[in-house]
Amino acid sequence: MAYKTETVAILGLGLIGGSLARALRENRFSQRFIGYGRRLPSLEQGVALGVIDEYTQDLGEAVSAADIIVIAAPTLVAADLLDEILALTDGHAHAPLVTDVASVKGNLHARAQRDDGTLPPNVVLGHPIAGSERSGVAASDARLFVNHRVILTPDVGNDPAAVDTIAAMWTATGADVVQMSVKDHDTVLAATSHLPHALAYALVDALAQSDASDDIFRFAAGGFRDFTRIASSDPVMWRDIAIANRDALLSAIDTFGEHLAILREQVAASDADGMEATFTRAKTARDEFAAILAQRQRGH
Ligand SMILES: NC(=O)c1ccc[n+]([C@@H]2O[C@H](COP(=O)([O-])OP(=O)(O)OC[C@H]3O[C@@H](n4cnc5c(N)ncnc54)[C@H](O)[C@@H]3O)[C@@H](O)[C@H]2O)c1
Ligand SMILES: O=C(O)C(=O)C[C@]1(C(=O)O)C=C[C@@H](O)C=C1
Repeated sequence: MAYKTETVAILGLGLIGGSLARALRENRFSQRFIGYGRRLPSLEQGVALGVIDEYTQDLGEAVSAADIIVIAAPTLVAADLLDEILALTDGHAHAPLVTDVASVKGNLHARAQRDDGTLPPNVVLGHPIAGSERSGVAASDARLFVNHRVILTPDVGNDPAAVDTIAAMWTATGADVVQMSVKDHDTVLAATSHLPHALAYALVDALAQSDASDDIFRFAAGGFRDFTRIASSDPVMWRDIAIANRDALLSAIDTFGEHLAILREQVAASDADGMEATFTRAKTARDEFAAILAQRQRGH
């Protein structure tokens, strides 16, 4: 089978960039993978693991060698890299396609926008809704995106052929590609991903700082483990997400705070009916979500 594209450059070779390179290699989407990054050991490890074929620490070199550039660094760094790429490629007739995997789209969209409000034809922003609390190229996995959603946020100015190619790239990994506006993406992800991470970090931090923290961690079991797994995620990644999606995250935290205040009142008043109603509504919604998730994992 012919390759769809020749060379993909991954800028920031960690869990997501490494997993994408592995998946695209396995599925013969591209045949050559170049890593670009700050940390030499990650790049060397990427070559040793067969995730990338070569690496460079010269951004211009990575950009000029690639058909597709995937920015896979933490969210705020990703925006700076996008600026640098645009400066290198602006006005080029054969500029490579540029995409990203960052968890927030608004800040990257703002950086990519031209004075007339349009996006450059070749810059198609995206976000795979798959990952884990682990980071680094050693944790990368070719099957990470199988049966997971990838959200693309194409906008006015984008070349439809570029959008199709980036969609085909993700489809090759086994993902299910959907499109959304940047605003909707950032609002939805604030609620479904950024808020849960903020809560998990806040809960573990609060308990770790309490006087009884030794006992708390000694006797905590499955419930605590399930609720807090994501507090083991990379602090820099989540710092960047909280800064980049500040307003939507604040709004999600406030809405949650209102619901927590109601539950607090129900607990304080031993309001059995109120608590049962809250917990029943939540259980019904969570059970429905679990069923949808199971269906998606079976590839439906
Ligand atoms: N981890 C997840 O679950 C997940 C899921 C979807 C999207 N994302 C997004 O994907 C991106 C990467 O996350 P990850 O989990 O792969 O993180 P990671 O820490 O595993 O990888 C990030 C890589 O970027 C590199 N990097 C940092 N600063 C850099 C710079 N200035 N220039 C070049 N490279 C630099 C790091 O050295 C590292 O190799 C983030 O934007 C994150 O928000 C993460
Ligand atoms: O499964 C996890 O550990 C994740 O945190 C993955 C997760 C999520 O919140 O679902 C985290 C950040 C991303 O931008 C997308 C996916």
